[in-house]
Amino acid sequence: MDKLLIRGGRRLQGEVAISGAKNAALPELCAALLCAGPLTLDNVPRLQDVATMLSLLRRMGVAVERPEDQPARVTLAAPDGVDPVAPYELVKTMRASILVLGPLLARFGRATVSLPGGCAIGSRPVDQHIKGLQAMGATVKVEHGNIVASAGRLRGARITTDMITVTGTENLLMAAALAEGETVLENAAQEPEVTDLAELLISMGAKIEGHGSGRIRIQGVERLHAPAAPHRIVPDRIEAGTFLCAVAAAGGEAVLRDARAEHLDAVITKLREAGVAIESGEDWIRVRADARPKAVSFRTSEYPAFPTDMQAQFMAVDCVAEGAAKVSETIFENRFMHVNELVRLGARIQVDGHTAMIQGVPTLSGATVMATDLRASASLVIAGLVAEGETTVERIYHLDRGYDRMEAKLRALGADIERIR
Ligand SMILES: CC(=O)N[C@H]1[C@@H](OP(=O)(O)OP(=O)(O)OC[C@H]2O[C@@H](n3ccc(=O)[nH]c3=O)[C@H](O)[C@@H]2O)O[C@H](CO)[C@@H](O)[C@@H]1O
Ligand SMILES: C=C(OP(=O)(O)O)C(=O)O
Repeated sequence: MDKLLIRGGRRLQGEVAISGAKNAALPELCAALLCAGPLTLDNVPRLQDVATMLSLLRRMGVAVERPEDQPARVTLAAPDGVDPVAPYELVKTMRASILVLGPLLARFGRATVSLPGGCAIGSRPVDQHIKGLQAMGATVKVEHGNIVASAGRLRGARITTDMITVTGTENLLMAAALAEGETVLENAAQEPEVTDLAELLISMGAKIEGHGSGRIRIQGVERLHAPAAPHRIVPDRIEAGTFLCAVAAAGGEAVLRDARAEHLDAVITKLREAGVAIESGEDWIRVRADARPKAVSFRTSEYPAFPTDMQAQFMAVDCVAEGAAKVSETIFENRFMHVNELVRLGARIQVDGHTAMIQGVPTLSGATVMATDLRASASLVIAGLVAEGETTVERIYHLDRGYDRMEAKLRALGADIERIR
C-alpha cells in the first residue's frame, strides 16, 4: 500500500493548476447514460474514483475513450443495449456509483444498483434518491443488498427532499430530464457541481431552470442528444481550498490557476479572518501567509456555507494557529476521524459530539499516521507539511480517490514530500 513521506517545515512557493472537480466529473460521466452519445468531457481529473466510474460504465457496455496522451478528455457512448447493473464490488469502493440509478431508470426503464453501505464519515443513506424516483412512478425494492428499480416512462413530480442532498438532487435531475412532464425539485442542492451538471444536461437538450437555487424546474424531454461541443468540467473548489489551507498552515505564497474564488466564498472569508491574504481574478487565486494563522471557528453547512469537505483541512490550520477555535460538523455524524491522528502529531483537540475544540500549538511533531477517509487524508498531509521532522501518512488510497497527483503538485510548490510504494 502506498504511503506519503513528508519532511515538514518548508514554506510553499509557486504556482499550481487546479484540476476538474471530482464531484462534478462523477455525475457527468453518469449523464452519458442518458443518450446514445458520443459525449465528450474535458478537464477530467486523474483520480481513482474516475477510474472506478469508467470501469463501472464499461462493464455496463458503455464505450469509453480516454487517450493516453490526453487523459483529461473522456468520450463516452452508451448504446441501447446497456446492462443496467452496478455490482457491489464497484459500488463499495465508491458511493457515487449510486449516480447511475436515475439515468439508467430514465432511459432504460430498469436498474439494479448495489445499496451503498455506510462509510467512515457516517451511515449515508440513499432513501431520498429512492423516494424521489418512486414519486416519479418507479417501483423500487431492496433485495439481497441491491436497489432493484423499474419503471415505464418516469412521470414528472413535485419533490421536496427531507434534507438537502447533493447526489440525491443530481440523480433526480438526471431522471427528470427524460421524464414525461414537469418536475420541481424543492430543497435542491445549490453546489456548483449540481449547476455544472445542469449546464451539461442543457447542452444535451434538457429543459432546466433554477439550477443554482433551492428550486429546480425540469420539463422532461423524450430524448437527449450528444452536446455540440465538449463540456469542460468546473474546477475543483475542494482541491483549491485544500491548497489554500496548505499555504495558510505552512506559510508562503502561491497562485492557484484554473480556480474559481466565487465557489469558495465561505472558506476564503474564514482564511482572511485567520490573517491570510487572498486575491483573486476570474480563474485564479493568490494566497499569501506571512505569519502564524489566527484560530478561526466555523460550522459546516450546505453550499454556499462552509463545506463539510473542507472541515478536516481547515482544522489542520487551526491546529497550528494562535488561539482557540470551535469547529461544528452538521452534515455527517462521524466526520472527525482525523482528530485522533492530528493528536498523534501533537495537536490539542477535544471532541464533544458534533463539535471539536482546538487549542492551537506553535508546532506539530512528525509521526506515522493513518488516513481514514479522503479529506482526513488531506488534513494529515497539511499537518505533515508543518510538523517538525518526518510524517508518514499511511493508507493514502483514500487520498488517491479524490486528489489529482497531490504530492506532485505540492512538490512543485517546494514541499518535501514523496510517495513510497
Ligand atoms: C460525490 C459527491 O458529490 N459527494 C459529495 C456529496 O455526497 P452525498 O451526495 O452523498 O451527500 P448528501 O448531500 O446526500 O448528504 C447530506 C446529508 O443528507 C443525508 N442523506 C442524504 C441522502 C439521502 O437519501 N438520505 C440522507 O439521509 C446524508 O447522510 C448526509 O447527512 O455531498 C456531500 C455533502 O456536501 C459531500 O461531502 C460529498 O463530497
Ligand atoms: C465525501 C466525499 O466524497 P464521496 O461522497 O465521494 O465519498 C468528499 O469528496 O469529501
